[in-house]
Amino acid sequence: MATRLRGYAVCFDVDCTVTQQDSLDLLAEFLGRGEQVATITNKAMNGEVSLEEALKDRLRIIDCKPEELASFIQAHPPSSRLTKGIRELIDGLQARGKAVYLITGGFRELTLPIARELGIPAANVFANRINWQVDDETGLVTRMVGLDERELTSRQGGKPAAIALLREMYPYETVAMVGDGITDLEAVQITGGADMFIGYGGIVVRDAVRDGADWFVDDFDDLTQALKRHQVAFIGSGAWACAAAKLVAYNCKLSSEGTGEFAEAVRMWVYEEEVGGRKLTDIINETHENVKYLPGISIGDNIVACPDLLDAVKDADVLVFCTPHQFTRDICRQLRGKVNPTAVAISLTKGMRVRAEGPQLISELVRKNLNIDCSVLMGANIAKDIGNEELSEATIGYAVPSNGELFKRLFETPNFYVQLVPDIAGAEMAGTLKNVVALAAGFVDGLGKGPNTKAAIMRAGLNEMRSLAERIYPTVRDETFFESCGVADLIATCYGGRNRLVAEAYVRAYQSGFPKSFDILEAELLAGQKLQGVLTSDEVQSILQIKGWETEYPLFTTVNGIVNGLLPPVAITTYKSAALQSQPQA
Ligand SMILES: NC(=O)C1=CN([C@@H]2O[C@H](COP(=O)(O)OP(=O)(O)OC[C@H]3O[C@@H](n4cnc5c(N)ncnc54)[C@H](O)[C@@H]3O)[C@@H](O)[C@H]2O)C=CC1
Ligand SMILES: O=C(CO)COP(=O)(O)O
Repeated sequence: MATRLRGYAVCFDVDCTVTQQDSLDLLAEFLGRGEQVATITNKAMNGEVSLEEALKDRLRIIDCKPEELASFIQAHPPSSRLTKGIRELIDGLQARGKAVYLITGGFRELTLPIARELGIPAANVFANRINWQVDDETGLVTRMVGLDERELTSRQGGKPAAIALLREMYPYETVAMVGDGITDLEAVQITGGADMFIGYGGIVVRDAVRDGADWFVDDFDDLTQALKRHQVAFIGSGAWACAAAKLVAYNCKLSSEGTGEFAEAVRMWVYEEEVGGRKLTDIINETHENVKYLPGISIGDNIVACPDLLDAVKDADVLVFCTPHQFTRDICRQLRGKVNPTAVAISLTKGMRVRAEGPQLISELVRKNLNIDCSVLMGANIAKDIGNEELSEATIGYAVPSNGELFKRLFETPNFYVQLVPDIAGAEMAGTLKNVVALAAGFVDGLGKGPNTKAAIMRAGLNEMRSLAERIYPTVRDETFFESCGVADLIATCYGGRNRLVAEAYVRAYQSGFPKSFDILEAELLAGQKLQGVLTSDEVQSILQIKGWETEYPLFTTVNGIVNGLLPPVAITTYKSAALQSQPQA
């Protein structure tokens, strides 16, 4: 677990950040030379004299012996010197596997006891070293004679230099610096340093530090609060919702025992119904199995099924949407104004909504209605296979990188690999449009055609998917179609999905002389599960009609002609010319 979170490091200044006082000032006071030293310290922290000069001057005034230093540490034990809330904050960070460093212009001799008190290894401390004079005859250390000027922290720009060195040694993706002084702020102002600066004003507030900080706090409890365990809520309980909930349940359980990032219990909203005379929620809570939609698979004893939508999302700050797409709008309406405003969401739903002004992807629907960020997870994800823990992959499309990372940690398991792409629309359009191509593949299977025809249909389908996605959303990236959400999902669905299955049955019924509608076949074959491709085909066709693009997407247009009874299933084998016939007559 720790290695998975290796991407984050948090570096703390020590004096007046981790400790209530500046160590050298306190030492000087202990030795009766406090005032002289404090004046120089303040000048340095305000940027009025250089750090190098201030350090040398202060040491010259302090001029102490090793035994005086030892008595000082005894008189001021580290536990008595910590700032309010720092211990809880550092504990919380370390519990989540984040690396914690102390980077200080102070001295190693005074900093190591503080590090020890906080459980920070000595190797994670960057501090200055005192040069000691050694008695030639006794070999004993007698007094200090200045500082080791080779230490990075002994000079201006030392903190960003130390962070740059850290980054050379470890591949941290994000490094944050926390501190109260100008030299701490410098950590983000110099290339190669930290990515983020959190100013701390609990002891001293410096205007320049407060103004330059990405985030300014005067109480570390605010930061600890931000590290609170995420409470995850699942909205949906069909086949894929349950298989995906099993992944989430696994990670939440693991995390609650380890990093503490996610709370163990995951509430899942279940559209309540009776199964065998009992409430489905009761069955799930008792057996940990959704006997109707994903039978035979245990989804985890930390999934709590709730029949009440608002109850399910109460207190949640991570929302996972996974219902058939036709229900999402109504769900979002019920949730409007009711979810935590700082929550983040992810949609696993494949589908879109069509309005007069154009299509609206499900992630957009969530984002607009709830005013929160919404990523997507799409991929070659046949629910039952994932429930059975077969190796599978998925693609997370994100807009906010840290949210993409968070969802990767929430979903990835040893047999469910997740890739991140900064392309929500590309991933979601791919996941949505492949359901239409899967119908075409099912028609080909129903007609008994061989692999050449099926491959031709899938290739043409992939091209139309990519072209339409890029035309409607110009930010969509070509590369996204090579991820799990693109070509891999297309393959999985065209061979193993429900859209394919029902489309094949449609052709067989049609050819037998006893045709059946898609609604009837859905009810007969899917036991309550929902087909998305037929609705999506109509939605896509509305867009093509509004734009006048029908003949430019002949495969989509032919599929729509077949599902609406305007064309016979065999038309799929001549889709280029058939598309022209399914056009409404002028
Ligand atoms: N099943 C699969 O293998 C995969 C499905 N998906 C996508 O995931 C989404 C959800 O599909 P599944 O979880 O498989 O569901 P499903 O098709 O297995 O089940 C239908 C669900 O809809 C619920 N439902 C019925 N009427 C409702 C209503 N009026 N309001 C709200 N919910 C209602 C049912 O209780 C049930 O939970 C779909 O967009 C699908 O395309 C994505 C990847 C794989
Ligand atoms: O999206 C899916 C696989 O990734 C499931 O597709 P079906 O809805 O056709 O079963």
